Amino acid sequence: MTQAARPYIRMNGAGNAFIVVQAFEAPFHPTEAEVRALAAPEVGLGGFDQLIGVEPSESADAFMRVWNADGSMVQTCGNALRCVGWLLLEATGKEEVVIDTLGGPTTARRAGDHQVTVDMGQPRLDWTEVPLAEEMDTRGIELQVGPIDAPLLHTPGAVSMGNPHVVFFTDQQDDAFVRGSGSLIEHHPLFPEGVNVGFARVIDRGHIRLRVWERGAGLTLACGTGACAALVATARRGLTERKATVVVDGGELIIDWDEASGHVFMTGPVETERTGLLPQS
Ligand SMILES: N[C@H](CCC[C@H](N)C(=O)O)C(=O)O
Repeated sequence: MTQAARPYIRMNGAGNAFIVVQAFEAPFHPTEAEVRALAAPEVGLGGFDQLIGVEPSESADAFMRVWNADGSMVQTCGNALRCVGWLLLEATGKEEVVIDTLGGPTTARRAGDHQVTVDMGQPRLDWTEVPLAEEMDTRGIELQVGPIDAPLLHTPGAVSMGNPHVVFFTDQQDDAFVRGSGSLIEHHPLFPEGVNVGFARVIDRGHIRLRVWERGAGLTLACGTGACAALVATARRGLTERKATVVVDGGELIIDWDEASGHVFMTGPVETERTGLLPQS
């Protein structure tokens, strides 16, 4: 992959860190090793949770490709949809844009200054859609997590937002516990495609405090699909309303699981940090 003078924009969505690469003029298809190399702190990009490629699309305003920092290419990324949505809304002057991903098309619309709402579609709630390795009720799955104190991690919810999530209802959210449990569960055999691991504390029926150990990226300041999955999991348990503020380390996301359409809408901030050129490989 020749990286000569390929521009990027460093952005974040509620702290979720992205390097966004414009791939309209020339394809951008880094190998897993090249993605990992770009994520290395010494490369000078500042590290990232996900690397994002924005490509032309026949059926949408753009196609967004997502790589985790570990190099794995994944279906979608909620916070990146909001960031890329902002760039497209600004560039086109439209009130709404369509962004296609491997997880399917989504729409993004302006929700205020540097605020974007994305329609994340319907959550997938059957065990075969998460996916799980065996049939279970996804409102509360049975999961043995090795040496970890099971009562703290009892019958989590499992949800796909186009990517797999498991959501624990626990008051314990310190770094050691989230990192220790998350890294164990991310590759648990119950999740054949791996899983993003959410730790949700219900504050009240309209507020959730959430931390997420992300598949392929580790503990991040925010996870958009994770916030959607947490709201769906808590609402299915009757612990919250279908609309709530999800408080993540990097800010707040408003998640609304619309009853009529079944779609999950996510609203939150986007920030453009800086632009630069990718290093030549
Ligand atoms: N780590 C996720 C992709 C990024 C999701 C997250 N950054 C978001 O905002 O949804 C996965 O492997 O499915």
